[in-house]
Amino acid sequence: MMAFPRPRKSQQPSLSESEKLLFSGVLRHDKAWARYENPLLRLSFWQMARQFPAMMGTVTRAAWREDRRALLVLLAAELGIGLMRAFTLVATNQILIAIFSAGPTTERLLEAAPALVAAAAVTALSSTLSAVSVAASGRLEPKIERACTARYYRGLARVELATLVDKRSQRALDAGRYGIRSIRTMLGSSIQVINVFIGLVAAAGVLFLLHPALVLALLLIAAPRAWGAVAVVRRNYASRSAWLDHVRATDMITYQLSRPDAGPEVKAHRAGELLAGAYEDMAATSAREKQRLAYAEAGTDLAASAMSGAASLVSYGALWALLWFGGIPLAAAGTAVIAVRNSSQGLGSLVMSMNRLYEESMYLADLEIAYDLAERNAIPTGGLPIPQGPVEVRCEHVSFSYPGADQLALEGVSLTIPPGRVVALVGENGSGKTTLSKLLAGLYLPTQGRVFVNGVDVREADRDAVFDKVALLCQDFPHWAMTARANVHIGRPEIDVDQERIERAAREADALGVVESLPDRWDSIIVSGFERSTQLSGGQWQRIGSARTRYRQAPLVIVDEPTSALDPRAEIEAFQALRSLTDDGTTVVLITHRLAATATADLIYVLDRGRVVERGSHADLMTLPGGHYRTLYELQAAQYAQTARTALPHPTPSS
Ligand SMILES: Nc1ncnc2c1ncn2[C@@H]1O[C@H](COP(=O)(O)OP(=O)(O)OP(=O)(O)O)[C@@H](O)[C@H]1O
Repeated sequence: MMAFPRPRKSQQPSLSESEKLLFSGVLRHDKAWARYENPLLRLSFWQMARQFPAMMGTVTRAAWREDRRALLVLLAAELGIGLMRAFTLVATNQILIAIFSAGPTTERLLEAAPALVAAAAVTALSSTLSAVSVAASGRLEPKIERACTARYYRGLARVELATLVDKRSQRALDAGRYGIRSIRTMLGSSIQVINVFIGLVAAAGVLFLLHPALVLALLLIAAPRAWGAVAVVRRNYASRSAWLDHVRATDMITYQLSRPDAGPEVKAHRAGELLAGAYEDMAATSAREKQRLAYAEAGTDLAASAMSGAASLVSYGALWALLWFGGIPLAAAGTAVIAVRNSSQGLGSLVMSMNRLYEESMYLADLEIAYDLAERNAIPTGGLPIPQGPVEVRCEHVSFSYPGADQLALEGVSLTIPPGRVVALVGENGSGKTTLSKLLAGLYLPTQGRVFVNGVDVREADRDAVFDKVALLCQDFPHWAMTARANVHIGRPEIDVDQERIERAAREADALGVVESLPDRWDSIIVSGFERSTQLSGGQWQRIGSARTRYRQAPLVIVDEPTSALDPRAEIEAFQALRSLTDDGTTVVLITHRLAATATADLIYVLDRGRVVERGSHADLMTLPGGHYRTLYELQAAQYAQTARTALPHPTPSS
């Protein structure tokens, strides 16, 4: 059994001073793909070879689904190329027989002519088949990639939010991303493997017909080269695995240097000097490793060449003996030398392609897992319709815990969000307001209890119909790297872009002025780093977010801290605008820590550690001495009063 290099202890990166300072150790990533850092090292070469048909199966199935004609053409072309190799050897043999036969040179050349013509024809045909193969794989590769990628993204778009926030599922879904990249590489590597394999079988077949012992000679010469190739690939792979964290940490440090948001500290606090120094420190250790690999590769190549050379010597000696004792004609020996040389080179590339194929198949397996996970946890389609009209949401004994969490985020919540009213959810950080709002929107399903939208249990409802009724403005709503127009239109993407509706929504959300001040107005990209792009302030973004919610025109509006970045005047106007939404029967759920705004809400629910502890209007809740709401309200009011007192001008001695 051949021995391949495994990572020795000394190959592990030594911890640099910078890593100790910045990360207190190795910076390990909490990523799913970390599982696959050593797949190649776990299996022997032969175990790997046995997995080859399964690896091929995955790619072939995808290719069959997408374009079976191109697949069949590709396989036929590759098979043809292999057969052409065998024919070339047979023709070469015929040429050599004719040349080495007795008689005048002209006669021998005439005798060799048909075989020469055949060899030329075979070469031409082989080139044509290669071109056909390139064209077919060029047609197939992007189709497979597109189909597999689209399936992955559609799966992600449709998966339940609860699955997406589950750390384990998130990792598995994330890992699928690397599989997409592998699909394309896998097809190329598979073709290469098939190509070389058919060529080898053809050469071995011809050699066997000439003399069975020649097949042994082929193996003897090729084996050390194959060993050398595998040894180098595995050593590099082992090194890459061992050094992956080091490389990532180095990348992370340098990435920080170019980020504009890190810029102020990088410059003013001189953090940049620390980071650049850390890079140099860490890069020095990697440079030593690269040097070690280069020396090792040179050594392995030398050893493999020496072994292959010795095997060639033995094989050519045996060939010489066969010729000497008349066991084989001279022409066959010539053909054998050509076949052996060609095949030993082919074997080297076969090993490399199989290694690559194996590595990629690991990532592809991840993609299959991600597909399966996304499809099993997809938001169901179909279900009961939601009655039209203003929206009322009712929770009955609702409890909810996040996947993998020990504690309940909501416990025994029963409440009603009446139609056409402003309802405020109030409570300290982590009390469950955001979680509750996502249950009201049908984004999470309760772990226990039931949520009804217009009398229909969300579990039985057509979830798309529930979503259709809801417009959300989340605390950390997405800032899409798109134009201002697209950032508003994405609030209702299923309709055609309606500029009038966009502008109306922007006006209502006080965002029109923001957009009109941009150099390219609605065509400005509102995330920096692009042509026509500009950077918006936090408050300006919040207005764009509000415009998006308005543009959606849904009967239930849920807004989570919609004014946290607004100036006081804009904030007052924003709350008034929310209030005016109820004029046409829109139901508004407002989450905010600004209790001055909740004072005007029709109904307030106060949450504490996942439970509703108080309910009523502002006036009702202010009558509860020591109540949660009243305490929070008084704290805020006192803060303003205190600030107002201390801000008063100090009396001067003369006054
Ligand atoms: N994705 C999540 N996975 C696990 N736990 C979560 C997740 N999101 C929130 N939680 C937990 O659920 C609880 C309620 O969080 P939630 O965000 O609903 O509070 P909140 O009242 O909106 O807080 P804040 O006022 O800070 O926005 C918290 O203990 C929080 O840690």
